[in-house]
Amino acid sequence: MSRKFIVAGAQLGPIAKDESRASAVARMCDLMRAAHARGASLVVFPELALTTFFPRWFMEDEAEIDAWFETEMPNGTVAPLFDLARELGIGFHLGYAELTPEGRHFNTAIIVSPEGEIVGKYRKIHLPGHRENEDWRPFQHLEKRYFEKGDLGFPVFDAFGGKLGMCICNDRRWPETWRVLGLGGAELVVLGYNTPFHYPPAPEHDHLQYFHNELSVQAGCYQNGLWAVAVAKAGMEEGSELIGGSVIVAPTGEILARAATTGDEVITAEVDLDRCAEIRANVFNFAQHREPQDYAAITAPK
Ligand SMILES: CSCC[C@@H](NC(N)=O)C(=O)O
Repeated sequence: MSRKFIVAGAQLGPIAKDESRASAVARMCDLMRAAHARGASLVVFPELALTTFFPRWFMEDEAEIDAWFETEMPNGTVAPLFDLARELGIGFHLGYAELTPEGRHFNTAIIVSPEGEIVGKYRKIHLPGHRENEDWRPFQHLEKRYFEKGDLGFPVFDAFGGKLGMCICNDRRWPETWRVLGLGGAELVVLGYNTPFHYPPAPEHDHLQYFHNELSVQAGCYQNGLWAVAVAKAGMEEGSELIGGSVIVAPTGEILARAATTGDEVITAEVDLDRCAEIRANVFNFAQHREPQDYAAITAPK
């Protein structure tokens, strides 16, 4: 049986600090309709898609911090997205800030089936940035302050006729992320990102931001024989420019679709999950060619 379907990346342009979640959801509904019109079965939204990228500000007040988080998923604000997905029969991936009933904070993403059920959940493991205010920076990157390291590992879910893996933003730069997902059998990895163009600790690398994004995703796909949809929140957001460059990448590492703007934009490509075998049965046939006995240093405690 064919395991081909059309997947969409729904890049979001900037979300202002005072833009409501309802407004962001309305924009996502428009993108979902556009993806559906192009025949997509699955639409991937970015990391922290409901609000501006709030870790760029130093906050100490707990109530002020918690206001950026969702205490339930789904909730009333995102209900229009879940309802539209059910109506159109389209699945989606959504990143958001999660506050659990126990008071734990995570940078989280979910996969929702065309029936509106949450069928996959991931909590970001590689948290970049810093914990304290560093006022020499033009903007902060306080993910280590606001989020706990994810506690769900790198999960792989049965969905859309195949195996879907998840990671979030900075995770895509780590080969370990992709290899663990590949070992878990992932055939399609969905991920969102918020990547500032300017990296204050090493500004000499700013011009490489788009290159490093593609390098990371293409290498992850090729070296593990899997597909990926990597989707940005992009554009000039509260004085911080976020890269666009959302891409859909094949198991060969080839880019099949790439966003052309830094605004709200849908990209699509046909995904054939059976093409993973082109790589996984050959150069990266793990069972035949992997030599894990020589990889112990990778998992040694730091
Ligand atoms: C400060 S590290 C660079 C920015 C980082 N962004 C996120 N959101 O993880 C990224 O890896 O794209």
